[in-house]
Amino acid sequence: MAAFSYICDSVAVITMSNPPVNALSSALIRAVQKAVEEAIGDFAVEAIVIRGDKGKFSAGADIREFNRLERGPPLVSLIDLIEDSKKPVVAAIEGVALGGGLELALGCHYRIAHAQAYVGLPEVLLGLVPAAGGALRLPRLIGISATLSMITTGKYVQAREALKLGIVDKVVGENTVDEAIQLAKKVIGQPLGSRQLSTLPVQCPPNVEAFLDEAMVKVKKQFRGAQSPLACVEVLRAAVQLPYLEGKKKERELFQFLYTTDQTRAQQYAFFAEREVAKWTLPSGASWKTASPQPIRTAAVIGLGTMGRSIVTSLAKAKIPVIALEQDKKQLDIGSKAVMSLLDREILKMEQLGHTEFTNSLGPVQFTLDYGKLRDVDIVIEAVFENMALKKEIFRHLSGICKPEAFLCTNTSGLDIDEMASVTNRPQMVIGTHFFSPAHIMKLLEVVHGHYTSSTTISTAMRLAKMLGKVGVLVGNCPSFVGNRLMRLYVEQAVFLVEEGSKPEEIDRALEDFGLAMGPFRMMDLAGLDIGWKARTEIGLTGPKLPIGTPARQRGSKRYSPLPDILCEKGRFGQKSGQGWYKYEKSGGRNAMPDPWLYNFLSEYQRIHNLKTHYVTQEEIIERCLYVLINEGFKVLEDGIASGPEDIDVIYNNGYGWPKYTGGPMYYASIVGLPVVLTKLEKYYGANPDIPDLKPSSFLKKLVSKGNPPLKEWRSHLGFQSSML
Ligand SMILES: CC(C)(COP(=O)(O)OP(=O)(O)OC[C@H]1O[C@@H](n2cnc3c(N)ncnc32)[C@H](O)[C@@H]1OP(=O)(O)O)[C@@H](O)C(=O)NCCC(=O)NCCSC(=O)C[C@@H](O)CCCCCCCCCCCCC(=O)O
Repeated sequence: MAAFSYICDSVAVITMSNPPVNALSSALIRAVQKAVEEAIGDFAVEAIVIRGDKGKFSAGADIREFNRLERGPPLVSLIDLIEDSKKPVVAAIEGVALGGGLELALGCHYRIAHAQAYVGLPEVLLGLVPAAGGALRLPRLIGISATLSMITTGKYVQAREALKLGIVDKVVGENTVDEAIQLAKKVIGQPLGSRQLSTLPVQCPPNVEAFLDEAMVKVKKQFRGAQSPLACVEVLRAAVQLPYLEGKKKERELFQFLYTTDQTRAQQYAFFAEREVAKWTLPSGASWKTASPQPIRTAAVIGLGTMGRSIVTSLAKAKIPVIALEQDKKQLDIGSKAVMSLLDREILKMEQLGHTEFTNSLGPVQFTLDYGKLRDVDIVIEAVFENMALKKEIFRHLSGICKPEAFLCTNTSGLDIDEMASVTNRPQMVIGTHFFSPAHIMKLLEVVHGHYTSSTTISTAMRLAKMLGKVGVLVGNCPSFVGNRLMRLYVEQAVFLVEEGSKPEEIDRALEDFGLAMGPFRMMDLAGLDIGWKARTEIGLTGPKLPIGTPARQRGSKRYSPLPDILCEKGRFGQKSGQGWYKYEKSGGRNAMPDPWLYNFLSEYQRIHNLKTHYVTQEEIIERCLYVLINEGFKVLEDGIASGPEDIDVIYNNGYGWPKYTGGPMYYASIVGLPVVLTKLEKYYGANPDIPDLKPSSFLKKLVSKGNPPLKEWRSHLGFQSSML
């Protein structure tokens, strides 16, 4: 656990050991406490170094212990013991010092970090506040403003930025522990007063109260609906207004309050769900344990449109050398300029954070028109626009050119992977990699498993996700996969509600108040209405392929709304054309304003189609839009397209702006209660029998009939006879 491991010339080195991340469990805290007490009491020891085993300092409190009833010794007292020590204590930070791990390091008198290490107080991401003095000591070290930014976002700070901010005293390229020992020796006998952070004054801007009031307003807006960022501002206020010991009481109070909320439970669920989906398993028994990923030393991207550019950037950021290919000189010039500008921005961002070495650590990018250059790459990501014929032509071509061991990926948001695989000489090495825009920023990667895809290919694509710093979620091959399959119904429901009398801004507001980053109409306007229009035209839902005589608001026996098609026919494509569901200050403008033109247009539309409108309540907006999405989630599970509810939640939390503090759509449904969701769906389906997507799925009904089991048991009720995984 922890050992007062060795004494090196009067310096005791204490190693924290609790694999894999040295989380501060009760047992580890107890062991460190014992080791520190021993070192303090040992005459032969004049200074102490604390380090973490296996290259990681500590990832903080052991989250798995949060829900246990028994409590171990408090971390807070251990940190106080360290700070009060008359013998200097140096933290040797390798890997990570997060949450309680950083708080422990802040209790030490000095901190040395390895250049690759990072530190942070990410408690807010778990719906909590730092509760072992972090939010009280950090502002005494680096000031209120920098602390505010760190604790309200939970962002991780690389060693060099930490040095710039003053969190660590020194950054070293190697031998962190040896350097820490040297420093410890050097400071033996020196006064420690100025190094005991709890005794120092908080560094405040001139009008700190106004600063904090403003911060509260900003945080409320930025993290709409989330409780813990607000508590983070409160704890900082306590740090400013109260003496350290009273601040500690406030910090504990806030932690205790948050500790019992649904939000922290949801966020802890979301944390573990992300780790769980990374451990994919197929019904065949193949899994992350049995299939080894192949090395990805070089990559190629085909197509330098919006997606291709940011995929290239993402690969370069991960230091993977990449060849970017376009079909003609003009497109290549435009694309390469765009990529260079994205890379420049990334370099600038990193330089601002103090990473002077970053420039050299981007993977090299080579631009070409020549397919022959792709001969030796390990993986190709095709990212041309959504056209099956074109994609197949490319895959046929790649088949003949790439080395036999090369994996072929397609970036598609819903086209059939098997159809593309079928034209290659290696269908088992073809896989879908559905990136989200902008790909160098968004964390989600849907990894789409086709019928022929081998487990080695899956393993390699999931490994690629990790290399790119993304959360990979393995899904089956069906139209629109998981994320967009659910999203389509949510958006469709929102449009039906507009036909029924609601306004786009009312629907957006209701869903944004629920916590979604952006309501459906603002989202459609941002993405461009023409994209969906083209897709619907291609499959004959609208446009010239639509059979003559098809009723305007019906396709087959289902309700259909032609509203988005009509807007496109009128040239209203959203932000890009300055008008869509909203109007904008100019083409490309971002400021969505309700449009009186649209109100008149909708009244006329309702009159022409003889629609009876009604007052749509906020409750109906939320329930119809979200429950139809959740209902489809149950169908996705039933169809074996996702292996568990966690997969759907991770997709929504990381790719669709779903509020993580509700855990994700499926977790949210489990909290609302499946019988409630079922009853509401039955009610809405009863009132709208021409919307079959509102008809409760049989899996939802089955779960309700089994007594509404907890989410972690849902998988065991799935048959998986028809698994697509
Ligand atoms: C660390 C990472 C960056 C590593 O990332 P990587 O990608 O390398 O690996 P994984 O993410 O896959 O993780 C590997 C493995 O490790 C597990 N794990 C990671 N972190 C933890 C952890 N902190 N605890 C437990 N387990 C952890 C992970 O699950 C994986 O396990 P698996 O089985 O799947 O292999 C990355 O993992 C990461 O970012 N981790 C999270 C770091 C974090 O969030 N830390 C903050 C934790 S909260 C905290 O520290 C709180 C502190 O402020 C101290 C609080 C003191 C409490 C005092 C309270 C007094 C009042 C008490 C009142 C209580 C109420 C009452 O009873 O009245």
